[in-house]
Amino acid sequence: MPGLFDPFSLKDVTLRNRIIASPMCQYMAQDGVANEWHRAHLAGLARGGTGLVVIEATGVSPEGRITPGCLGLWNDGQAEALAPIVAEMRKAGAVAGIQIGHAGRKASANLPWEGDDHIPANDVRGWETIAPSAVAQGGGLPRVPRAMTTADIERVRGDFVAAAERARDIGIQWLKLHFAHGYLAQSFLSTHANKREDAYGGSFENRSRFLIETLAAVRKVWPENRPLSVRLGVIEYDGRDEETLAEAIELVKRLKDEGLDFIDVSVGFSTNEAKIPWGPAFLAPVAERVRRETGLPASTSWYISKPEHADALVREGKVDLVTLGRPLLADPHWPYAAAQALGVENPAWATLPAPYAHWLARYRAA
Ligand SMILES: CC(=O)[C@H]1CCCN(Cc2ccccc2)C1
Repeated sequence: MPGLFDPFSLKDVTLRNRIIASPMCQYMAQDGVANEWHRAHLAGLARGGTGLVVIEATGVSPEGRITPGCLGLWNDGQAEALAPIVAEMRKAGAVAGIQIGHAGRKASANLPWEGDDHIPANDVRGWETIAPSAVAQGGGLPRVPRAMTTADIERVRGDFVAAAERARDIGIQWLKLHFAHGYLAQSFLSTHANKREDAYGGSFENRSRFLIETLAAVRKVWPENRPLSVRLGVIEYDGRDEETLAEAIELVKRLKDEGLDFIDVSVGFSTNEAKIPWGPAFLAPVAERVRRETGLPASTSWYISKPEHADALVREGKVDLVTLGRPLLADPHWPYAAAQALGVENPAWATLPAPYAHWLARYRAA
């Protein structure tokens, strides 16, 4: 079985290793436009040796951002600002990905280090939020969203398609739709958030409709030879896990029928009452089951930081790729340290660009 530093090919894309840099929000954009911060951050991760670097959750529409500092891909100016960053990521040897999404009832929030809560309704920085039903997330996100009309649903589906086309045209190789973490798509699937009585609510088929229709519409414009993935919350830890998992696995199978190439397994976060069993790679057994039962290549994330642990998850066939967040914030060159720890031959040249690798490989202490 392959290990963390074996290549991974899917469609016409090959990753140099099994490490994904999670789409970590930076909250540093103005009007959704990427700037020097995003260039340095993303180029740094790509130069550090990660196989697939996924650009942070990017709003498909202005009201689809989580915060005013989030990236957007709803206009051509935003695409133009990202294009050179994507080129630099690829030049550094990483596969360039992006996660596009709509934050739904979790939108219009302050930056995490400025409250992580809804911007007050009368504050000009915020905006009206929309969701399947007029049901608030609660807690720090008390704002009651406007229930979407079918016109809203069609418009947002179209926004996902337009953002996918822009991503395609600026050379993104791996597209991930954000269907997790209590954001809009997840909230259509979740009975915690979706109380609709029309074709988009009630039965599992109806609650899956927005996700399936959106994926199918994006697949039509996303090149067949580039991977199309989804990050999906397959479990909520709300006491109904078996039921939620069974539905999620059935949904992934139907998304696969519509052209899904890869599943990134995560948590639903649709309710604040969840009891998340935080701990090292706690989601790995769930990801292994989704991978096995759907037959799709898969990744997992959450609390994975040790090279031996990440390598074991791949070698044991639990997942194909491992998604890292905070370890890569702590050290964008984590792949180099992991390659050393795992005894990879020529760890510097296996992960880092020549200006770093030459000196790290050459003048080594005995
Ligand atoms: C966009 C996204 O999925 C990010 C936003 C920032 C927090 N990230 C991780 C996170 C999700 C849910 C609860 C706690 C932490 C997810």
